[in-house]
Amino acid sequence: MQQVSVKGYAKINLTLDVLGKRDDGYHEVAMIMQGIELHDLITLEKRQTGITLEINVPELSSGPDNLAYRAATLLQKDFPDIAGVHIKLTKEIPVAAGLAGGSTDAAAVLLGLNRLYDMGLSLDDLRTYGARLGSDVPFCLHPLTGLATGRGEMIRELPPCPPLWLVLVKPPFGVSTKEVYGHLKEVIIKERPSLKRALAALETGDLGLLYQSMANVLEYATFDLYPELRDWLEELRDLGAKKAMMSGSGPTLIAFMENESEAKELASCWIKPGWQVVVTRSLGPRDLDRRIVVDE
Ligand SMILES: C[C@@](CO)(OP(=O)(O)O)[C@H](O)COP(=O)(O)OP(=O)(O)OC[C@H]1O[C@@H](n2ccc(N)nc2=O)[C@H](O)[C@@H]1O
Ligand SMILES: Nc1ncnc2c1ncn2[C@@H]1O[C@H](COP(=O)(O)OP(=O)(O)O)[C@@H](O)[C@H]1O
Repeated sequence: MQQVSVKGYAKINLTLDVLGKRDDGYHEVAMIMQGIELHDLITLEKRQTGITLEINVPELSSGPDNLAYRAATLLQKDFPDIAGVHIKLTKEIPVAAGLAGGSTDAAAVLLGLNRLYDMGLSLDDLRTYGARLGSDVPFCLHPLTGLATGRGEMIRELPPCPPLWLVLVKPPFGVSTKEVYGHLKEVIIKERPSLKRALAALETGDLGLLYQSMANVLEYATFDLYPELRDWLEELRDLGAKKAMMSGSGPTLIAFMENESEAKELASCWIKPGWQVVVTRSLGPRDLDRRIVVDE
């Protein structure tokens, strides 16, 4: 085998609660995460030596600081069999958007190298490596409905959420996750997600109850930094979103829609220069079966 291609799926947070600040500087979180069909494509090609990275977007570094590159460096240190690799990264996921774009690229490289070099690492082994690269990487390795705790790296798989059709709208700026977490202490959190009710909703497949229990406390910090986001969220509600909220640390806003055609309809109304607008859906187990493609 000379080459593998892996889909690096984006994620959204159905609930996101921050429980406190930890001694290591991170925040203790509890969040229900969900992978979505929007993905980057990562192709790995065996080479005699070294790591090289080629990306289709100029604003991202293709050097050792890129998370895809860092994932390859991490495995290469422990597994000398990985002589060299060329990584081709085709980005579709908006950058610095709260959609785990970098984390999922890292996860895809871990999955791809494991397959390319027949390393036999389990999901748990890969999660241990992933956690060293970023809090969201362990989830991105297996992005089906899951509860993330700790700093986000401890994952418990949950009953799959009912199929969701979504419109993602990202304004023409990114936000820094570190800045958003840092700003939390400056704001008052008025409403938190109800994890208990969200878990019950997943058990019974009750979408109405799920929507009622969903919330993201990071909205208080990000909206304080970028107040226009509140108005845009309201606009999504006015345009017919059944539920609208921010993904992760933002600034991407998610409109949860009744079906694909309503999602497309809303997306066609969102005409704002410089925005990225994506219609997508939640992932199910069958999507993961087709995630890695081997080219002999
Ligand atoms: C907010 C979330 C929600 O899924 O996602 P994004 O918005 O980034 O997609 C995650 O918690 C982001 O995870 P990730 O992007 O992997 O963060 P990391 O690289 O581990 O950390 C970046 C920085 O965010 C802060 N951080 C991150 C996670 C956490 N539980 N507490 C924190 O305080 C720390 O300041 C850290 O230095
Ligand atoms: N492969 C990558 N894709 C996107 N961003 C990356 C990547 N590698 C490193 N980064 C850095 O990570 C930062 C956060 O980007 P991203 O992971 O897309 O957002 P988020 O943390 O909000 O989900 C970017 O500003 C960029 O500097």
